[in-house]
Amino acid sequence: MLPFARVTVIGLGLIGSSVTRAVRARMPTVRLTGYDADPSVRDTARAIELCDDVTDTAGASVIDADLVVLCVPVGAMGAVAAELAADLPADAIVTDVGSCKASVVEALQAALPGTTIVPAHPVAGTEQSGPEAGFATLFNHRWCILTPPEGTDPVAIERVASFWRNLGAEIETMAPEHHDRVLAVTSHLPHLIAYTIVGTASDLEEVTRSEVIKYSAGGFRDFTRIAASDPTMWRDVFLSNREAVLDMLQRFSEDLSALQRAIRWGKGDELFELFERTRAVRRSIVEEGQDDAAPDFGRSHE
Ligand SMILES: NC(=O)C1=CN([C@@H]2O[C@H](COP(=O)(O)OP(=O)(O)OC[C@H]3O[C@@H](n4cnc5c(N)ncnc54)[C@H](O)[C@@H]3O)[C@@H](O)[C@H]2O)C=CC1
Ligand SMILES: O=C(O)C(=O)Cc1ccc(O)cc1
Repeated sequence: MLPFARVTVIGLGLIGSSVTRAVRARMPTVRLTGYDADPSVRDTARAIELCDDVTDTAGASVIDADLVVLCVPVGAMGAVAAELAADLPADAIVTDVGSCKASVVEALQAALPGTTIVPAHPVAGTEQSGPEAGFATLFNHRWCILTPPEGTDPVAIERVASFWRNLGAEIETMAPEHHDRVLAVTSHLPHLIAYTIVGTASDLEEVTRSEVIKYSAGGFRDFTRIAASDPTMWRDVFLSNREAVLDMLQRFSEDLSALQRAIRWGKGDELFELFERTRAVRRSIVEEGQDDAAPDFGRSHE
């Protein structure tokens, strides 16, 4: 028995189009409707047949939906929820895929009072964006973290969990604030560091851009992949998860200063001790099968 028969996906970029492709592949009888604010994305979605139907308004896309999956940048969640509120069936469940949760839960509850909301974060993605970047296997064996507000109907939570399990994901549940602190250090800070280091390298005056490209070693190349991630999406993540990111950044800056001091004063033992500790972290990730050597921060266990 499928958890939902009529699913609407709003925002048909990397994640939204991966959801529609995965639904098609794994739950072919589900009726899929899509909407995107960008007319050129709607045209592409129709041309490549991402959904059974692509509507020209958010409201029209949800009229007979059982489940609405919001796949827009986190800063747009509240506005899009308000746009569709009047047309949402009373018994429809709303979920989202946003990379941070506390601000999204607050925005969705304010825009959709009385609606059952089961927020989700599939911890899976790439640096690509747009409707052609998605793929049906994106969520296979990846974690999907649910952050339902207190008092959410357990049956609704289980239906949304079952939806994501059907798409290949494994489910974890946690409070939105805890999610935001965990992801601040495992995903948001690494992106911030990548944006910074690639920016620093491209600003250097004595090193040309062609030298940066020509001599980029593996580590720097991995950073350039992450730093190619969507600017709108990541601007929204940092503004929405402000407190947790600033907190982790403070800790990171202190640790970086300690390393700076160790290098300045030739404290090789301090450097060695840290590098030994970090090597052990990497080894335990590999041992647990959480990495298959592909450069993807967001991987779950394979
Ligand atoms: N990119 C990634 O690796 C991951 C992203 N996420 C989350 O997924 C969400 C979507 O990200 P992506 O698919 O990567 O971005 P994307 O840029 O590929 O797609 C977003 C789509 O939303 C549309 N959109 C923006 N505002 C809208 C509005 N008000 N109404 C309707 N459509 C609107 C855009 O036109 C675009 O087509 C974000 O909340 C992000 O935090 C979650 C996991 C991984
Ligand atoms: O491309 C990568 O390495 C990622 O880290 C993908 C990613 C980006 C944002 C998320 O919320 C989850 C996963």
